[in-house]
Amino acid sequence: MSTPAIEVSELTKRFGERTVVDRVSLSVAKGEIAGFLGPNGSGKTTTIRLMCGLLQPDGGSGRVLGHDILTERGAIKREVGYMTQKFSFYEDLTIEENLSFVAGLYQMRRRREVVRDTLKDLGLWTRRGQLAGSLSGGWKQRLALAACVMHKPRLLMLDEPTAGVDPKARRDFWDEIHRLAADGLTVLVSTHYMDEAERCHRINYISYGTLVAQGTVEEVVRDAGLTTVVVTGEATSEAANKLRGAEGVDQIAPFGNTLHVVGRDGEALRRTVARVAAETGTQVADAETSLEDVFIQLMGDARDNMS
Ligand SMILES: Nc1ncnc2c1ncn2[C@@H]1O[C@H](COP(=O)(O)OP(=O)(O)OP(=O)(O)O)[C@@H](O)[C@H]1O
Repeated sequence: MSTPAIEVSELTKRFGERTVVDRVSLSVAKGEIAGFLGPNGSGKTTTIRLMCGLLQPDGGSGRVLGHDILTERGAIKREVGYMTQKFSFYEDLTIEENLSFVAGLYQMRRRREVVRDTLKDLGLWTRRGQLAGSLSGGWKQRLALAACVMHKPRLLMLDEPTAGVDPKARRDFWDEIHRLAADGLTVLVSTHYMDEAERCHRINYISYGTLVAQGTVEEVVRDAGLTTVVVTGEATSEAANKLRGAEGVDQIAPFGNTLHVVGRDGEALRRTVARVAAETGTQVADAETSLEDVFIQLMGDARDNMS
């Protein structure tokens, strides 16, 4: 097996008294699209910045693209493309002018050619004369992506690249990510969207600075060990009232006219739901546990640990 693109161990970062990243270990294979998930403020951006060589960790070690994250941060920065949550452009410059400006900043050679190739690769060629300020959210995202792949990085770190972008533009963006990964680029991407998590080869879930789940979507769902049933019928809201807080019931979520009921103790959950169904004249059927169910459970567990 080849060396992983990212291999970090026990990464720790403190801001003042607070430990924001707490002994996070992570491995990402070359060419993999790794998802990075977790609630707001859980430490995703900080972990990404530690791995990009932008922040010095207080503890831990590791290699990114074969370079030591403690002593070779310059080399890492040169070979990584980092798309921040709040990327910015000159709104009164065109797409092409913005990319030329970035190429200039990095003192790239053969600047005109590089910009032209990037415009073509990222599907921006026909819009190259358009002012960046007049682009829709999806095209702005694409321009940001173009700016961070122009120097041909071997690893892309994308921090919530599609926040606030419509579903079609998100899908196009992800098609682009898969195309880049198929060409050998490794991608680490943070997101709050479940459909995007499902498009990653593997996911890593971080909560309050600690990595709490890792693996393929199937592995993460299986490892969570949750049981899920669906309640249908006329009286689902009455059933929901009776189920809330009852033995074995950890989550209840209405989906249209049905209720999604999830619990860790499968036997207790089924017993409770069967009783409530009999009382309310509703029907119960087994259902697949979704990634969203697992994440809601993990968030709840983390809150319990904090209190
Ligand atoms: N430079 C800093 N100084 C002090 N605290 C910071 C600093 N940067 C981040 N934090 C805090 O560290 C915690 C983790 O922040 P981080 O941005 O890494 O989380 P995140 O998972 O990326 O969140 P989100 O999903 O909202 O982007 C937050 O509570 C944040 O306020």
